[in-house]
Amino acid sequence: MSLLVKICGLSTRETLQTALDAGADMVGFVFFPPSPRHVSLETGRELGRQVKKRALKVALTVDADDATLDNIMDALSPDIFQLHGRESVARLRDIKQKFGRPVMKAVPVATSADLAVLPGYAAVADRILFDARAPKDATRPGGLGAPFDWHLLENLELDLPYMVSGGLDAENLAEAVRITRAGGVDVSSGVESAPGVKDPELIKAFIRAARATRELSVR
Ligand SMILES: O=C(O)c1ccccc1N[C@@H]1O[C@H](COP(=O)(O)O)[C@@H](O)[C@H]1O
Repeated sequence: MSLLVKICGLSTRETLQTALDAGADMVGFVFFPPSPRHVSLETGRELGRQVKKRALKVALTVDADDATLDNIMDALSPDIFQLHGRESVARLRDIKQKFGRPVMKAVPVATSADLAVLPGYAAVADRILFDARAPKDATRPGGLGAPFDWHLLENLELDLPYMVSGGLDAENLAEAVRITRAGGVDVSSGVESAPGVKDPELIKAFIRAARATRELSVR
């Protein structure tokens, strides 16, 4: 199976087009005002139209309320919600029921104790995204360009698709996939020249490197 590639935090037509043309499977739009990648509903609507079913549209939210999700549904009509806050299992169930979209729950990882939440989330989520746990004083819970210890997932047994993120780039993604056996990779900072500024060449290099992991695993 080919590795799923998600390019997150796209906010311009040009870089979205680069990600689509380079073959991204998922394109992520951040609806979280403190983030340097935040997009307004109008921008989300415009970028969403540009996707034209060439990739799955992912709406990244952080502890968003129903009204916010309603607005995102109307503007972007996402294929999947990425829930990157402290959403409970009950809230996941509620969102799936109210909005009729699959959910990918981000699980912050710093130690093995962080994996204790998995059975609860796995019963409801459609996909898990393992991301580095942000420091307590961080202004956002992700998108910080920091990796976690991938060996924490080495013996993971999860009957659910999962992706890995946090500080990935074209150089280290193969190692992250080899250790975690993740079915997908998600990147934001690693394809940027500055926070929130996507670099087309880095996007292409990341997707090229992700496609090459398939060849590695066949050997
Ligand atoms: O990108 C953001 O600004 C962001 C804000 C709030 C929550 C998550 C965010 N991004 C996600 O974080 C991970 C790791 O990103 P990075 O590659 O280390 O920068 C990724 O899943 C992004 O989707």
